[in-house]
Amino acid sequence: MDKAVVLIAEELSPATVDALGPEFEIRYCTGADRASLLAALPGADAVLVRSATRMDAEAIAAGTRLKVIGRAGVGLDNVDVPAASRAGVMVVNAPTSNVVSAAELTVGLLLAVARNIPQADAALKGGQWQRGRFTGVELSGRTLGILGLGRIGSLVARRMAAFGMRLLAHDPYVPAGHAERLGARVVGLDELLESSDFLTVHLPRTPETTGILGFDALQRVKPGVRIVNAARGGIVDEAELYAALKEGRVAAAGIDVFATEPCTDSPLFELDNVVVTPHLGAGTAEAQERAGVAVARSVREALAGRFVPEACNVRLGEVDAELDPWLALAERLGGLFTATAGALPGRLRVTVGGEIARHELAALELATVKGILAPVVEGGVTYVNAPLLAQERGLDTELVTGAESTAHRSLVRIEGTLPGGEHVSVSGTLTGHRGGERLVELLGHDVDVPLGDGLAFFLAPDESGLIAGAGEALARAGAAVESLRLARTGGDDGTVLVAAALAAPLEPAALDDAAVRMGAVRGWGLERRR
Ligand SMILES: NC(=O)c1ccc[n+]([C@@H]2O[C@H](COP(=O)([O-])OP(=O)(O)OC[C@H]3O[C@@H](n4cnc5c(N)ncnc54)[C@H](O)[C@@H]3O)[C@@H](O)[C@H]2O)c1
Ligand SMILES: O=C(O)CC[C@@H](O)C(=O)O
Repeated sequence: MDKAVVLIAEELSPATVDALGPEFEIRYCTGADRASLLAALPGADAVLVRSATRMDAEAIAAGTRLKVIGRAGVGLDNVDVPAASRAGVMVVNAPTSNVVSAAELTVGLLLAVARNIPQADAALKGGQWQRGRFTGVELSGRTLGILGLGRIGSLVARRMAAFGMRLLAHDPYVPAGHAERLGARVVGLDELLESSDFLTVHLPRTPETTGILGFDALQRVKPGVRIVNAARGGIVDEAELYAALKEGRVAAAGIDVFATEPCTDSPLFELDNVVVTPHLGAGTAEAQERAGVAVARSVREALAGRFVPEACNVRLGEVDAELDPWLALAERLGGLFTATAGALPGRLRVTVGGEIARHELAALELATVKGILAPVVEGGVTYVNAPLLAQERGLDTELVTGAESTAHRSLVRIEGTLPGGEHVSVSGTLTGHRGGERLVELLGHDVDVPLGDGLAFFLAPDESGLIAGAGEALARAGAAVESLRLARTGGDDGTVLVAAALAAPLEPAALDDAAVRMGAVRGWGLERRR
């Protein structure tokens, strides 16, 4: 079998490839070069990017077999997440991988704009010993205004408190008490602008924050303020900042991020009181290793078809690891439901009983839907597009928890009524230390068989000699029979269920042949074939 292809579109830590392991074919392209990216995407099952690769709708459409986009870092502004969701492509990032590095770079820029360190360095290396020219200001006792008190803003607050700065914060979306615990006073934007000696930006770039430090805000700042932006370009309007620096209203600026990147030419570069870095917030060995390893792990999980709790476009929150094998069971039972029903019910009920019912089970419900739709939907069903596909097909799901499970420690039951009125149900559990998947009920018949790939089922009139006849019919149809079970109890239509565990799945024609030979009214396999 061909290996899945992981396309690395930007420079990542070597630990990324190590964490992916040998099961993947690794290819490389230059994500910032559109032609190179678009040419490489059609062969890729996963693509790993940083911030320089634009994974927009066009790029996502070019990735015809793409299943996951891994963003080795925080920001998703270069990934069209809604387009990825529509295409069933999972988006994973590493939201905490580089926050310490970004906070530390911010501290560096605050010190640089306070003490003119890069300018003094350049002058001295140019042969000039000029001490008076680079006189700076102390941080201690001055007021730092933090715009955005999320992960990085909070880390910056802690670090700058240690420098003896007074902290103000503006962030209407953090819980009450958060700022106080960091030693910061929450203020409105106006007060932040008017009272801060230093302003540091830690906002996401959104329609609301783009240009938030523009003409109006820069008119209201405390004269002589020093501004640092290591968040996203465009939050501080570069043209307005240039004007304010020229006028002296802003004394200095430290800028790591630009509205258009890469940025190698900007009026800001002409100014002595500006310190710039080329988007280096995450530029440390530690951050890159953390980001690379985190996305590599998520990509491995996603390509194995498993649920990835960190996925940005699967909103299910934390999923307990104990639930993982139950997700796989639910998906398989979903596939068997479809194979048995041959149609989709309008409304599906997923009942979970016993010990696992104490978990948050939204992921299990989704796994069931994924399993139900996978055999009938072209183009792949993922945790990402399953809700949308279900909605398009009018499949409504109801999750019922807390049902008693007397015979098994835990039980998953899927049932629904088909448009023709037939009620279909399938139930399964996990048994033993290894959590073997077992089917314990099908169409109301009590069975107990392992949920192996080679399962075949037949509904046949309850006649003597059925088991021998079924064995012979299957052998004649070319099946290697490992075991046969008759399920008499539970069904109410006078038929019995024959469950056959076969060494390998039977082709549909062979299944039909076996059904005819044993006089069954129908026969079907575990998975419906396309
Ligand atoms: N320079 C780099 O290399 C680098 C590295 C990592 C992150 N970043 C960027 O840093 C920024 C912050 O990252 P984070 O991980 O701390 O994000 P975060 O989501 O943890 O924090 C952002 C904060 O901004 C607040 N916010 C949103 N809109 C606001 C508004 N209109 N007014 C006031 N507050 C508002 C939110 O409530 C949140 O608390 C992001 O833009 C991220 O992309 C840059
Ligand atoms: O270094 C990068 O690629 C981007 C770093 C940072 O801005 C992020 O969004 O994670």
